[in-house]
Amino acid sequence: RKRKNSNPRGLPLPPGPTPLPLVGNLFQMPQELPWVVYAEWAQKYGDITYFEVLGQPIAVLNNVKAITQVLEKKAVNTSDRLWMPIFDLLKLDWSFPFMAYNPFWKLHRKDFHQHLGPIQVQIYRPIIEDQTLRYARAMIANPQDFWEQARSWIGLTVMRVAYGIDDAAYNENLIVKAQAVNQGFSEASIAGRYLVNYIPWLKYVPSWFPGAGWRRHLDAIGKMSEEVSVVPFRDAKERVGRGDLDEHTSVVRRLIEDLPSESDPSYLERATVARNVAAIGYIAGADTSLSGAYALVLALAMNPEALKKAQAEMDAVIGSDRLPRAEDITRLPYVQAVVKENSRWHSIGPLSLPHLSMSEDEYEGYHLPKGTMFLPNTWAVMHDPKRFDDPLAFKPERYLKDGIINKDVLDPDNFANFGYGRRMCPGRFLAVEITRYFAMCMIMLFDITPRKDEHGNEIPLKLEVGSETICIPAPFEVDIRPRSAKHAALVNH
Ligand code: HEM
Repeated sequence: RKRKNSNPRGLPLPPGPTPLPLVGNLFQMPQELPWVVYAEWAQKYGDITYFEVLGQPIAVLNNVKAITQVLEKKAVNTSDRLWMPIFDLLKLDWSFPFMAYNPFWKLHRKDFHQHLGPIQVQIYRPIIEDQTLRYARAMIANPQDFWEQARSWIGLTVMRVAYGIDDAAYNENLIVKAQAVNQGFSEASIAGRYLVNYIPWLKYVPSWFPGAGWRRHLDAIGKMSEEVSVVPFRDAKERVGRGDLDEHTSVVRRLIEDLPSESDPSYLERATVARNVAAIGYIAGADTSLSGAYALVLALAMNPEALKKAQAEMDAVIGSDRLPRAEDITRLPYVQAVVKENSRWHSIGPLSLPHLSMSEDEYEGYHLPKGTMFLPNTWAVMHDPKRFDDPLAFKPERYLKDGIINKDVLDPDNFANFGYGRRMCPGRFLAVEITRYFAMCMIMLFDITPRKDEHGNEIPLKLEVGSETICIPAPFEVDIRPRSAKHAALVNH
């Protein structure tokens, strides 16, 4: 293998194949906001920071160059995923974000793209608009419920897009289970939380075994995981069989209509893929979109000037006699800039989702062992002071030049927010539709301000997040009021 002898980091390296300098082990890993710590380490280690945790090689990709070289140019090798033993118990085999990079995974991407590609997602605009306006109505009636109502808004939106059912009770039942599965996955990924990830044979411990309470807990989640994938698909097939038409089309309906006849040898595989594709919307799309929506409300409350400018643009382009429509966004550059800046300011997945390599590789002469887990530091890229002046500040103007979107500024929708290479989020077109419409409605219809205490002083607001894979801003309090009686009437019409 060709290796360079140069050592750009100036660190002492052993002779022969050049391993990356080892930074630490499990006990030296940062627990709090690791992406911020990795960004500091990057000053010392350069493009890649390498460490091993219990024998698992991990490489943090610190900048645009390393991410592009490793996850995009070498995507044939670096598009696999790590399957943790606990996923067997959580019955996540249907969930394609965790699937190995193989032909079965490819079938999922193909179906996904066919039904949720950039043109196809426009079919779902009526559902997105309807659910967002229901949310706006709930905000007018009970503005203090904005936090909880937002959770229902996104849950019901993705469930209706996926399954076409406008039955809140039916959808809520599935949403609660899907949330439990998401929670189970989040806990399962915490290093050291479950021994079974390190001693895989523990998964054979029967649930009745003394001390196996953890196993019963995981089995219960595993049962819900099966249910959220199997039940709505089975129900949808029955509805289609009966000729029962949904009010709007749905992803599942179109997937079922595309299936070959049951006697076709490919039927079973195609139906399994269709089932998995329909079911993933909630698991992959709800918390991610919700995180972005919360951050937007917070950013607007913290930046009254930005909100005012965005409202002025909407008043000029749309007026106040009608509600916004999805296609209006193309004529609203400032609102677009607000949405982009929100995705940059708040990284929903600061370390994205890890990719895994399938064979050994190299980066600028450094050895990357087979099975290396790659963590792209999306947060660091989007908060790099060399690229973004005052990176912690919320400044939509950075995305504008001469009144239009400046294409020279790194766009979080193309590089960052939705991941990289062959694993890049296939739900991004739907996510962008949902996020933009939400932003247009919130900006046009509401004033959003910090809450005041009993002395009339504004309670300071701050963006705070934990260390989860999907970062949801910590709860905050704001006042959300319709901008005028006319705006309120538009929503309640
Ligand atoms: C703002 C909302 C969203 C964000 C920020 C987001 C972000 C991401 C990221 C970072 C990845 C990992 C990419 C990688 O490994 O390089 C991903 C994967 C994925 N996302 Fe999204 N996502 C969002 C919404 C959605 C929605 C609405 C859906 C479904 C309708 C969805 C479906 C998926 C799927 C299926 C994968 C796995 C792809 C694969 O492994 O091949 N996402 N998403």
